[in-house]
Amino acid sequence: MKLFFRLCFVIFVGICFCWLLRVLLFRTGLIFLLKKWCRILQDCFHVYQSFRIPEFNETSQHNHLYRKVSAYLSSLNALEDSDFTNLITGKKPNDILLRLDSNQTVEDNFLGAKVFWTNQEIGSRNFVLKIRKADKRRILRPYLQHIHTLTADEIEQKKGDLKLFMNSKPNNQSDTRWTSIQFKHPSTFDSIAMETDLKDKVKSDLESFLKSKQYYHRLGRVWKRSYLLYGPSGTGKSSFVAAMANFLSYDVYNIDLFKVSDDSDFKFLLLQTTSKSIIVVEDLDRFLMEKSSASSVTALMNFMDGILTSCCAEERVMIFTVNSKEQVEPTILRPGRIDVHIHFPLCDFSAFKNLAINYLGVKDHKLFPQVEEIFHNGATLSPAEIGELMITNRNSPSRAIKSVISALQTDGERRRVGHIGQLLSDSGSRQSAAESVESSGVFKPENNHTGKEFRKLYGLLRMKSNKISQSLDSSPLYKVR
Ligand SMILES: Nc1ncnc2c1ncn2[C@@H]1O[C@H](COP(=O)(O)OP(=O)(O)OP(=O)(O)O)[C@@H](O)[C@H]1O
Ligand SMILES: [Mg+2]
Repeated sequence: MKLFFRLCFVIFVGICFCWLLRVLLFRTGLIFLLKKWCRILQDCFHVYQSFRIPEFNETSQHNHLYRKVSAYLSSLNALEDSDFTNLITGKKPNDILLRLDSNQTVEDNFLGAKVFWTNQEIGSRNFVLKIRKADKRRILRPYLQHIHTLTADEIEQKKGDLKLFMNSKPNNQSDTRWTSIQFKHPSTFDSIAMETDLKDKVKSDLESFLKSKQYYHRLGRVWKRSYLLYGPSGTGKSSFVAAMANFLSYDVYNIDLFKVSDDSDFKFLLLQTTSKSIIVVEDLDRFLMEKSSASSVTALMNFMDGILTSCCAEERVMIFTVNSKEQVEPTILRPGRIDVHIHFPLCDFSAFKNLAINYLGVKDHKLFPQVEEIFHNGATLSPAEIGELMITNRNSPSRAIKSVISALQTDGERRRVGHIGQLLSDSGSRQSAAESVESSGVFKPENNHTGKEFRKLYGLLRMKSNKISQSLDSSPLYKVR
């Protein structure tokens, strides 16, 4: 009997001890330490095989598997339970995602087998998958297939989320030269004040480009299309690029040529761009004036010709913006390098009406005839300037239109002279020397032209520029007018 009580007491003490130990291990978190030691011990008795998944492949292009693994690892519960991890915002404002820290390892289970993932960031970014050799044959393929299936939806969803990539200066530490942010520009073809005809032409040009893979290949050409957007500042060139990206649902790669060090750097950057993307070179004229070298121009032309794009994925749209075509060598703009030229002029009355509908919700107004008269007399402003005035006075359309009228009467007059200058310089390159000399006289301050003379000259210039646009029809030149 005594022995029985003793046994009961020992069992009771044993249970209490186990309970206390459990509480101690769990409350203090020592259990995790214990698990870690167990794993280290187990590791000593297994042979592992490792697989590296680099962010870029050998031709410096994005490795899609890397992106999938990254999305997959973010969804792992084990990551949530790990000692340390990074928290970042997701696609939606309230989304918070988990990301492995540099050199952090996380465990996953698949078909009863344990696998380990490490985020290795030494120079370049890689994921390393560690599997027991004994499990490899059984689980490697199904496991990768499992990751692929689970992340396919996520990747599909990402198609709706466009990205804007910007290049950074060369840096030996990193393999990637592009940093990306979500591209959420609200600009669409509808929000841009431009002739409907012209917009439709651009849209159908883009649509027919999308369907023309076989056609381009049959012709032995790289499947790409290049656009030149030219016109004064604030006329909507950048907004148009955003509208094109939204229309095509393409990512945007904005190349800052000032951050490209040399020819090979340029190639490297371009190789890292993906297909189904828009590559934008803004203010090409400024770059060519300030910093271009023979090699950078050659590299640029190679790219425009498709020599570089042909070695990686195709289906790209290239867009170059310039304020004036004058500063750009005609060889750079020749047909084949630039397929479509689109002119962005300063505002005329029809563009003004477009802006009034978009910004003020006004289709007609008693002040419109007065505005039309001022535009007719040649005064003009950029759509950006007019848009700003409308936004400021959006609560009162009358006040907004009056402020536009007064700006047109003051700044517009100055712009009118500038605009004539622009037209002259645009057409100057194709005019005879005698004509250019004659026209350039307009800008000299001592030339005291009356308003009437300006109007006459402006009318003439409009006619000239129209003729010029017709004469360039061989390379499709879409002009807003
Ligand atoms: N045609 C237009 N229709 C509607 N809004 C316009 C138009 N042009 C300009 N804007 C407005 O003016 C602002 C500036 O336009 P944007 O940056 O596209 O001009 P830009 O031609 O690229 O100028 P820059 O040559 O200085 O880069 C934008 O907020 C845009 O909404
Ligand atoms: Mg711009």
